[in-house]
Amino acid sequence: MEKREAIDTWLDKHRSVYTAATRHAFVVSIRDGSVDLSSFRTWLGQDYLFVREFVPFVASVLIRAGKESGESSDMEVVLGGMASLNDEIEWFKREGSKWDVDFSTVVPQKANEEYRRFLEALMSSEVKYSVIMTAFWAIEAVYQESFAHCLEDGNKTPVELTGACHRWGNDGFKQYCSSVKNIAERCLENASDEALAEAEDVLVRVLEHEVAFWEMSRGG
Ligand SMILES: Cc1ncc(CNC=O)c(N)n1
Repeated sequence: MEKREAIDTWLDKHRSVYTAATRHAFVVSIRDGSVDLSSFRTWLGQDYLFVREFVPFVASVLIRAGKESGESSDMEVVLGGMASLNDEIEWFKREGSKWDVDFSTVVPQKANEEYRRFLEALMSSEVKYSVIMTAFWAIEAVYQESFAHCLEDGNKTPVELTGACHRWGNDGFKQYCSSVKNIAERCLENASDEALAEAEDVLVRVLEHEVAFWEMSRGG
């Protein structure tokens, strides 16, 4: 039997938390058009703060990719992700004024703070490259899976929210996520048992942080 890819094996093993992260009630409420605007506005403000903290994390991934991967394409894949974050921050600002969310008054809620501390811990040079790339993929993939779901056949996503869904649900972001997954899988192919255990643990913790992040939006 050919060796199954580590990440897909872990997603099967941790199916319930993966589903909780990628089919959260908040996301399903966008897809079925029942989302209330206060939840969306709360999510928008919190995610703007998250993305601003995500930038230094991606910068650290970029440095590691440049240093550690023989394949120069790793650095280029991560650089592509960094470039899209630049557009993303501009998108958040436009979306914020569209929904009248004043980001300067938004305070990071607990789940956001905890996620930021988790990202900071992953920026340490002690963390193995295979573990970093697994976390990086999981963070991006949860949004890709979640928002692509809101654009799939049968959706009743409100037209004024399709911009947000398309930001992460589009095919280009899907391609980018699979490029990152390929990097992570390549690193995990010959990783030590210790690295595999650390990568699996980090994958689950990303999923748990994503669930907590969606939960925040229901705080209203
Ligand atoms: C909480 C969270 N997780 C993942 C993403 C997607 N990455 C960058 O945009 C995001 N924006 N927010």
